[in-house]
Amino acid sequence: MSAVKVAISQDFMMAFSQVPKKQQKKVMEFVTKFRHNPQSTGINYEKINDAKEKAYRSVRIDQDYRGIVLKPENGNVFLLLWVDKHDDAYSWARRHACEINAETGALQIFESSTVQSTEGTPSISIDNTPTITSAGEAGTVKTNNEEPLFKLTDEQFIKLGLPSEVLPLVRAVRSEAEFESIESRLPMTVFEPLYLIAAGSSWEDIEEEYVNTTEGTVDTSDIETALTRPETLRFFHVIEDELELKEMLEAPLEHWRVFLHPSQRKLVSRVWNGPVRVLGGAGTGKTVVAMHRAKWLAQNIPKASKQRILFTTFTANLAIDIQHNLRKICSSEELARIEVKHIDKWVSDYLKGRSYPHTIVYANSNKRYDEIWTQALQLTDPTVGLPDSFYKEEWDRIILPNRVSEKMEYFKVSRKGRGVALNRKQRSLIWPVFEELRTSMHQNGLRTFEDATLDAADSVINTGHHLNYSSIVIDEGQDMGPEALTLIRQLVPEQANDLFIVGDGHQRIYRRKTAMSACGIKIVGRSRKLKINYRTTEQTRKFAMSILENISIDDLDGNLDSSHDYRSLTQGESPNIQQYNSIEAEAEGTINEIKMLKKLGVELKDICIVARINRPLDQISSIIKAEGIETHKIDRKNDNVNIDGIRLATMHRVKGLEFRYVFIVSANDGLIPLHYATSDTEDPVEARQRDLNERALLHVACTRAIKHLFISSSGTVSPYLTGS
Ligand SMILES: Nc1ncnc2c1ncn2[C@@H]1O[C@H](COP(=O)(O)OP(=O)(O)OP(=O)(O)O)[C@@H](O)[C@H]1O
Repeated sequence: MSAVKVAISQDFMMAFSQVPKKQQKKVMEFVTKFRHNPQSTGINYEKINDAKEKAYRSVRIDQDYRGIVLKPENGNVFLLLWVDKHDDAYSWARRHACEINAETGALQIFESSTVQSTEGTPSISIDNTPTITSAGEAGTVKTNNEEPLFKLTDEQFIKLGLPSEVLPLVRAVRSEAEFESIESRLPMTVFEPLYLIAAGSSWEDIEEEYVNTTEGTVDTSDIETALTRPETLRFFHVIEDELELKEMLEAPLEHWRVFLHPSQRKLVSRVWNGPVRVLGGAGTGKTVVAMHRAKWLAQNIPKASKQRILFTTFTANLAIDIQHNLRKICSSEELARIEVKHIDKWVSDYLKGRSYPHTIVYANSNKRYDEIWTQALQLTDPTVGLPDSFYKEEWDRIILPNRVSEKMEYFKVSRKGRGVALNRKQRSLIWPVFEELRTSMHQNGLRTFEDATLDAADSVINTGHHLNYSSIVIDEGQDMGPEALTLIRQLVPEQANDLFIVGDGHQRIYRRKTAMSACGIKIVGRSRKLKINYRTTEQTRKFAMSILENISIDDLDGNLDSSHDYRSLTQGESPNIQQYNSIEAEAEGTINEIKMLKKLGVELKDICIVARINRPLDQISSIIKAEGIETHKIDRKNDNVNIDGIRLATMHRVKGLEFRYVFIVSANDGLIPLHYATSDTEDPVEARQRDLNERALLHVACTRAIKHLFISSSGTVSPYLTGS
């Protein structure tokens, strides 16, 4: 007989988080004792009259609180399901079923009662349209009262794991709003795929993702086996040891640490026979998956090996965040095997270690580099008739990624994707500008980041790939330009588990799209998509998507990605959009909202004020500070996690981060999109690209909000918010 196991449910963790601090200590003591030996004579199991499951028992925590556990008649697995005040705990046990679904094999919990018609379902307000919406998508709910919402057969419902008792209820649903109102009546394992179907996913896609086809007959009494299925592990976790239990109870709402979605788990724990690409809209848990993947890889490196995993991303702040969160899920041995570094830092550290003779420079952040540009632009030939902006774009898009350093190379290089076509003669007239740039940069000991990245790739190849990385995990893959991807390909040999790349083209704010295949990364068939948004409410998600409506987004590998196949499962209020006449009035409005949040007990560090650029952010923050409200600007280097105060950040800085409340301020015409970022090009292709980057920036900023999003402007409202 196998050893006694204790599994804890996600619902238990939620219920535990609601227990007052004083009693939480007692619950913790009980859970520790229970995990140690659920059969101990010190645990007092009480039968519950009319409980939904015969095997439910209540256990005493203290005078007021009771836990609900499932004590099996046979088998050795005990489930910890709920904790609450005595009567509420009993009521929970009388309302909730906990059973293994005969079709899917998932252990599922749902509110079970006699079937009611949807006429009796609670009414919900569907009039939650924000004051201003860009494309009108936010707040809309299908309200067709004639047709059933789902056109599935009984067999299809059953295949998804829908308990037959709720089948009539689901069949009667006519709108998304009605469907949302019966959420608690369905196991989440079924609500979710049906919700995706309501959002437009095809049955085929859902079947592939959610329907279990590999298993034979399910033994509905075998909890131990059910607990090995990914569908169950999303809601139950078998506690391995005391330390893990302690850490779970200390952060009961950080579900991502253990309760992975089956679509996430399937990506994490397996051998992949080469590079993998994981797409997913904002908040779908790409970073979470990447972190668990890194942990899994670290666990699977042979003990004696000195190999390591590189976890890289694009921004410094996100790298800090990832390092911080990895500490929550990895042992110190695992951590020691994972190096977290954003790509710029990796390149500069690597080259420094090899006595690189150049200084790495970035556009607009190095005075000498800017002077060299001014000097080179003196050489433009007026007969070519191209604006200065053309030369900068040509440098970024063609010269740097293709490492063009000779005129002959420039004659030959492909300029596919550029708005202006050039013949050989024109190229010849243009070349002196780039020749001057190349020569002056060299004389001044400067290299662009792009050149330096490719120099690093060369060095890795020339020194025989002695880097000792077994795998590389890449977050924010959409912003890795061709140079970084080319380098990354060289950092690890082509082998199983070599590259794991997560990203989202909707969030590309730095670079232009690059096809991974063009950089030697071949994902052939190893591509997956995450579809459940865990972060934002559905209202915020819809609003953020409306900013990118009707724009084609790529899949990081030269093809198109869909924008319509992801959903949030949490509901909230639609974004609050306000327009003011002056920045002072806008700051005052923001302060009032912040004070209200404070009254509700929201901590300042859970609020972030975001602006497109620093100037309006600084203006508003100085007014806020004058009110005595503490602020803290998120910058490149600091670990911000434990400092108090409202967070302030530009849109670029909040990438990859999240906050309970987000205020996007100065969403004004001229700032969003930023006039000087979009106006200094005459190339229509480039202009479109910049518009897309600007839209993506606003989309990224909106999708940082967990609970609620506020957007305000002073003066004329951004055209992105008025649908123009
Ligand atoms: N399995 C899960 N269970 C509970 N919460 C989860 C799970 N997966 C992700 N989350 C939570 O969802 C939020 C978004 O996750 P994450 O940052 O990994 O998403 P992302 O796809 O990388 O987002 P973005 O692209 O917008 O930066 C986080 O708060 C994370 O903790």
